[in-house]
Amino acid sequence: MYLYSGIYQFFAPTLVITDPDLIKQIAVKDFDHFVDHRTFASEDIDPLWATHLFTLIGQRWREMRATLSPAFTSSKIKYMFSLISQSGEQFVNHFLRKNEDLITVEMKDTFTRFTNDVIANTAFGVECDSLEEPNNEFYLMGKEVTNFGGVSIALKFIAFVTIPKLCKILNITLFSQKVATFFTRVVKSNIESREKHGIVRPDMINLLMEARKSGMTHEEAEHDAGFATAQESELVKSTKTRKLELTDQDITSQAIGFFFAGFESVSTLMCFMTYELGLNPGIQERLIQEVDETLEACDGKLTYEAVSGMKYMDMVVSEVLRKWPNTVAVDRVCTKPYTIEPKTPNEKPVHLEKNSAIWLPIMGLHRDPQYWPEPDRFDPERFNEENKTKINPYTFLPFGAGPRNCIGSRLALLETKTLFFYILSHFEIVPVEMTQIPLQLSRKTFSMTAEKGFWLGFKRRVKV
Ligand code: HEM
Repeated sequence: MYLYSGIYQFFAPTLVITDPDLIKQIAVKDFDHFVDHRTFASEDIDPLWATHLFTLIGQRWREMRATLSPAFTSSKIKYMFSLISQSGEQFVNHFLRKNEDLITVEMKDTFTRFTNDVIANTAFGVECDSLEEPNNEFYLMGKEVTNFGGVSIALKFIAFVTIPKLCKILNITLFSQKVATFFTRVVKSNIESREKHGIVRPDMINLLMEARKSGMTHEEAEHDAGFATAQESELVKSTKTRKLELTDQDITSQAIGFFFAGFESVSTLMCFMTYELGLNPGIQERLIQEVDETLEACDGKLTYEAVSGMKYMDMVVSEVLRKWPNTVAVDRVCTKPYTIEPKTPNEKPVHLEKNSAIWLPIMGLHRDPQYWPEPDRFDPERFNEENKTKINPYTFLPFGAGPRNCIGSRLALLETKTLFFYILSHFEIVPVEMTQIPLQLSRKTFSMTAEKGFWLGFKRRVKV
């Protein structure tokens, strides 16, 4: 029997699918019927929001995804490693300069500054140090783009869904005019100065400019073995004849989209990772040992290959993403009528009309004891070589599923592993007086975060 249930999102009936086989059917096998996310705002209401990859629909999404995918393969992410590593060193140096043995830190604010600097550097070609210059313009604008903590974004999402026509009449956009103008100006001047001076930098603007010049073709993508899924590779091949013209606005919109998708999510992952390491000293000790061995093996200078080869680090990050998937659920919209055929004679078929909404409940699956025994226990061994092979991939979906999965997953993992490598080379993470134990999730914010903040300590390691 298939497992699913129904809920209402305001007036929209929504099918919540909890069955891994059915998730695979919808997200992968019959993806053609479920290509889109629910749209919140059309292009005429908010062009910058409506034209980035997450919100594009149908054929335009296919073409944009095929155009952008080559920029996110392993070989291209490797290209950005030097920029990420530079931000990681900058982060740790900030705390090393403090000359204190134990530094109490609110991790959410701190990691948000780090992810800001990485996205500014890798997506916009702008170098900033938001720990040393807390009020730099880029950070303030980024906060405004992703101000999930405030009610205004949540209210705007609700308004877009329930009263789209009124939003258009009142000219309500998700991104304020100030934010739109700022990012448009940054990208435009960046492109102009690179074209004028022939500047090449290992970042996303460069990759998008290459995609536009067709310097990077879809044929090149075919030869790159690093696709997240075979379906994604197929999608790129099937779209390769339709080359997309990227305008400056497209590039700006994608860059803002990466900011929006990557700034908050990665810092959230880092916060939960700090919390779990602080509360599980045995696991942290083993990770520190791997960090020290890796540092020695690469003669004190971290490389992309070294960080990617850290097996225990990978197990720890995977377990954080399982226990605390920051995207609690993802949606799909039925784009062509579809029937879920019964698995057994006692079941009835389910007919889905065009535009029916579907939810894939990631958090529910990740905490389901039938797939993850003792789901509230933090145990990276679930992802060791032996156990990993037994995991049903449709019960572990931190980055979604199928061709519409997260395009930035490799970048997110690389950022996290690199930063924790640098932190643990110098510090141990410890609970402090203000650490909330057990952690309670906030009910006030749109994104998943701790009720009382993520207060933990960086304790300087005594090296023998
Ligand atoms: C820990 C960090 C991250 C998590 C947990 C995460 C999670 C997700 C999830 C669950 C989705 C929806 C997938 C689906 O519908 O099946 C998604 C989509 C997306 N993510 Fe991420 N993400 C992260 C980091 C990033 C970063 C760093 C970037 C960009 C640089 C990024 C860019 C995107 C984009 C553009 C999409 C839309 C893809 C499409 O519709 O084709 N994400 N992400």
